[in-house]
Amino acid sequence: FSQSLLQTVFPAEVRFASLKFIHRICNWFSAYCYYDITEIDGVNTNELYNAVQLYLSSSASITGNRLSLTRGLNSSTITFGLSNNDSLIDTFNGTVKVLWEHVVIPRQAQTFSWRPLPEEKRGFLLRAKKKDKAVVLGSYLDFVMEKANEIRRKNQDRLLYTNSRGGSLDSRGHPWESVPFKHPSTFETLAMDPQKKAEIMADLLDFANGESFYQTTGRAWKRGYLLYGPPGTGKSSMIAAMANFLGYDIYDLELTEVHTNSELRKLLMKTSSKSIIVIEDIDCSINLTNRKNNNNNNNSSTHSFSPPGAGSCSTEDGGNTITLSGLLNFTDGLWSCCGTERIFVFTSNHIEKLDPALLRSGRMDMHIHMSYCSFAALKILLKNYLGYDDDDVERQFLEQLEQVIEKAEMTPADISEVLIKNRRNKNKAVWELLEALRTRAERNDAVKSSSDDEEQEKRALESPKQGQLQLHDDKVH
Ligand SMILES: Nc1ncnc2c1ncn2[C@@H]1O[C@H](COP(=O)(O)OP(=O)(O)OP(=O)(O)O)[C@@H](O)[C@H]1O
Ligand SMILES: [Mg+2]
Repeated sequence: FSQSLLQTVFPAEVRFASLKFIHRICNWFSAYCYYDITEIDGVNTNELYNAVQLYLSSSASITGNRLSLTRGLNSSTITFGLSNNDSLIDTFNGTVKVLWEHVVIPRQAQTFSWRPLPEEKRGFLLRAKKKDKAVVLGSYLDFVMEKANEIRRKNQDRLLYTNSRGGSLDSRGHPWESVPFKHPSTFETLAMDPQKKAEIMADLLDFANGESFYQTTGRAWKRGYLLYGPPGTGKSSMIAAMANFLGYDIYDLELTEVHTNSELRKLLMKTSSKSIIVIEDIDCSINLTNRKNNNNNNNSSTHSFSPPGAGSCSTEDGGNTITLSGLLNFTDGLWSCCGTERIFVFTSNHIEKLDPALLRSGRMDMHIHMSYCSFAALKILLKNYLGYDDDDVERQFLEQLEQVIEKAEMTPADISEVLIKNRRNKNKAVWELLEALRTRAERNDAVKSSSDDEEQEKRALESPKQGQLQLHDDKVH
């Protein structure tokens, strides 16, 4: 009865307005402000939600009684998180206290969407004191993001990204596809001159720890390496070792899949910091030698943007309008600094085919020649494959190996083959390796001497003519 009386005395509009008013007054007097961080923001996944989840999983802030444990697909560790509708208090800078609550509400009817939405609506509710509002929205949330990235890097295996889909984007608008990167190559297993190896490792460390250096010198925080040498000398293995050493992700850029300079720029913009951007076999990927010609039609090419994945723009070089200047802009133009802490690695089998513009100092900071297996590198391979240290191989064997290794010009890949084949019989492995090295050295000697002979013959053929000319000249004089 009282309810019906209330309804007749106060119509719905009045009741609604008064409720709103009371709510506003309560808000006015409340010392707190609240922020919702929902899992899905429109159609996109909210990065902040994932970051908060990871941040709350860091052991320092775990004080709640009830926690949920998860283990990601690519992750090798277990992470803790807040259970549904539980909350915990976090303190920032010693004074700012905030309360995090994980709110889970069942989703009612499945509304139409491009991709299936989860059955629950999840989100974090952040409660902070009004006086701390500025700190919470500014430095605290930045701190949360940074911490989450750190945890992600530590927990997750490295990722290897490729642009094999061409210019097309995935459901999140990313042009890169990723897979877990589990290459076992490290600097320890890499067979090369130890001194050169130490130099490269020191250079990488200087780079990774050089934030303030790059800041004070006004340089973009990036570095370029050019790895060149014959096939099978460990260029790709070196890139994997670099990624494992620094804990960086790898972006393997397939240049033949990129159609225009602007597509290249988009790809670059979507790379994260702390990553290695790799272009393998740069001399084969695109015709990069005629920079002038390319420069002339550069403008038209950047504007004639082909639809992603279509590859239909027909120019002389088979649908690719990407140019050397586009590539150079990619590596060291203004666009290259849209992220920080990035390493560019180009590999090539033929350094002589590359445009000097690509090689000039400052562009590729370090040129690393990966060459045939040296004696020092051989010792590393013997250790890797047979578990042999210096003293384990007989001295005379070592001396014989040392004599032929330079002449044999065998790549570490060739030597690895011999060692893998015989790894169950170590003595045989060393014997066979010595045999293989000797035959290769002899063959190289033979080839060399025959080419010497050819040259002599050529000279001999040319010399009588010269002699005649000389005679003739003499006569004239
Ligand atoms: N320096 C090295 N140290 C250890 N292993 C090596 C080395 N070089 C080659 N290998 C072995 O040989 C195989 C091929 O090497 P890798 O793919 O790194 O050669 P690459 O120089 O990248 O060749 P390509 O020019 O054909 O791409 C690797 O699986 C690796 O095991
Ligand atoms: Mg390679």
